[in-house]
Amino acid sequence: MIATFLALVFVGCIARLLITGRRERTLPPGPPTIPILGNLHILPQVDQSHLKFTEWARRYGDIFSIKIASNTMVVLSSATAIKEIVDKSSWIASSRPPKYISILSAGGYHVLFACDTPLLRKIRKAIARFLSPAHAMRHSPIRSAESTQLLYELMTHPEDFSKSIGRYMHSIAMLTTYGQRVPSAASPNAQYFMELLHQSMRIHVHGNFPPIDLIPVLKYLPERWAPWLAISRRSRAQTAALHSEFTEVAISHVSSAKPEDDTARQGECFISYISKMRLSPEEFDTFSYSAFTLTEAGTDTTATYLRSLVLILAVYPEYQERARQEIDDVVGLARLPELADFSQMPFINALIKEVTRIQPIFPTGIPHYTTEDIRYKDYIIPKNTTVIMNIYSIFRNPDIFDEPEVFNPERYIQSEHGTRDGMDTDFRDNLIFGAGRRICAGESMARNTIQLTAMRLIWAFSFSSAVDPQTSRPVPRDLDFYEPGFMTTPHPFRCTIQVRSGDRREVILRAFDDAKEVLQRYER
Ligand code: HEM
Repeated sequence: MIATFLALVFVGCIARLLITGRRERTLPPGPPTIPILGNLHILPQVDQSHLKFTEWARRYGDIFSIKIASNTMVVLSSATAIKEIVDKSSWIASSRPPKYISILSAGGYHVLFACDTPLLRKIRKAIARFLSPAHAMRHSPIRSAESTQLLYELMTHPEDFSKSIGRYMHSIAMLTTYGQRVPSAASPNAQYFMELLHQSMRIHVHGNFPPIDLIPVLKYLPERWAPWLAISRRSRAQTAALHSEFTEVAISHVSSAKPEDDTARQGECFISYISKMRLSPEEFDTFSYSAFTLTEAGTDTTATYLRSLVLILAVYPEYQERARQEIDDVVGLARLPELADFSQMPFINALIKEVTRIQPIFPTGIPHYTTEDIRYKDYIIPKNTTVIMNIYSIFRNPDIFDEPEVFNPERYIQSEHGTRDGMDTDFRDNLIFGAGRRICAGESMARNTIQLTAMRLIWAFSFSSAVDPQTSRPVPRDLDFYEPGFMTTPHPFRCTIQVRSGDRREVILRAFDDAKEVLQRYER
């Protein structure tokens, strides 16, 4: 009797193991699976996933599925699939894949990677209101002042342009969240922040650490055998300490601000904003911790975009020249471009869009996770499925874009979304900012910053390939000069940056001088 029972249990276990990894019939198609692993053995490294997913999209269609043991991933490669699944079922497609390591390193409250919970929803709502287009406009004066320091640095130390762009974006993100600026990239806190930011990205991005969520027993390893656990715990402590330091300063500014300072400081930073909400001390701590992750989200993204823009301007002198003509006609020589000028710059607008199309910052977006079953066409995307938006594949689809491998801003002059005739359906301008409820909260701020900075850079400088001191020839660069990854970043590159004329130099010096009064208000 016992022997029969044990035999049945054994057979049951084997049968279960054999169906583990098998694709359910109601799922979208995908690459053939093998027992137990599913597609795990052919899953690409994270830095290659946009390429492999694009190849699979061409073979299996705009929606395909991948099995990772018993887990399911669905990859969307069309604007329509994203709209129908992530936008329309937003309330059940807006969590993130649960990751033990995220909880260990950020208590589950890294806004970008946190699972959907009632408290997270409250935090995101506060962030979304704070960064709404109207609110984001309140940061215009300080953003404009910060950009004059960027121009000044590029004029005086052009070889450090990448560092200057990094400082500029970090300063804007710090001002937005903590009301404090970062006057120098060499400041110890700025350097420490960058270290923590890169550590945080390593921790949260899938594939860098062993698959603890797939093999939960790995959680219980002693730290000496599992350095990833130690790194994650340390990251949490380091982040909390730096965050407390920033918050203390922000709070002291808020409490010492006089009513007449309102437009200068009070109400401008996120910490100040949430200090006016009626939050319990515990809630305040969690909300304010999200300020740190907000600073992370705002720092590297826009900086990466601006570095791409510089690379592309240097690679394509003909487009640079056309953008210059446009800006010179509208702005002239006597002043810097302002955000209000942007509506008269169709070509620069097209250039900005084409830079994001050719090298989208997050080529496979940031994964979403379903909390209920979703029906789409004849498929069922089950609860607890990871949903990937393969933006790269959409932007490189020859059915949608003419010669998608070619950098050509002109396509956005010919049609609003740069797509072939009749292919505009369901396209929107902000696909690179994600979809549904988790769509980028900083979109408006990022757009304003990119538009203002792009106009000012093109107005002020000429960008060209660096000259090799050995051969005295320009160093050739092309659009493949990128580090593939979760975030697409140009490899560090040299570039020749020269101010376009003496008149422009004078305007920059005067603007930076005028901005100092605003900038100094935010220095501690
Ligand atoms: C070019 C610049 C930027 C790009 C391409 C970008 C892109 C993204 C993407 C793809 C997401 C995930 C959306 C999704 O899950 O569907 C995201 C989320 C987010 N972004 Fe951005 N972002 C940029 C700039 C910024 C800035 C400047 C800020 C803040 C100051 C910011 C704050 C956030 C936040 C808080 C989230 C989390 C939203 C959530 O999970 O609920 N981003 N961003």
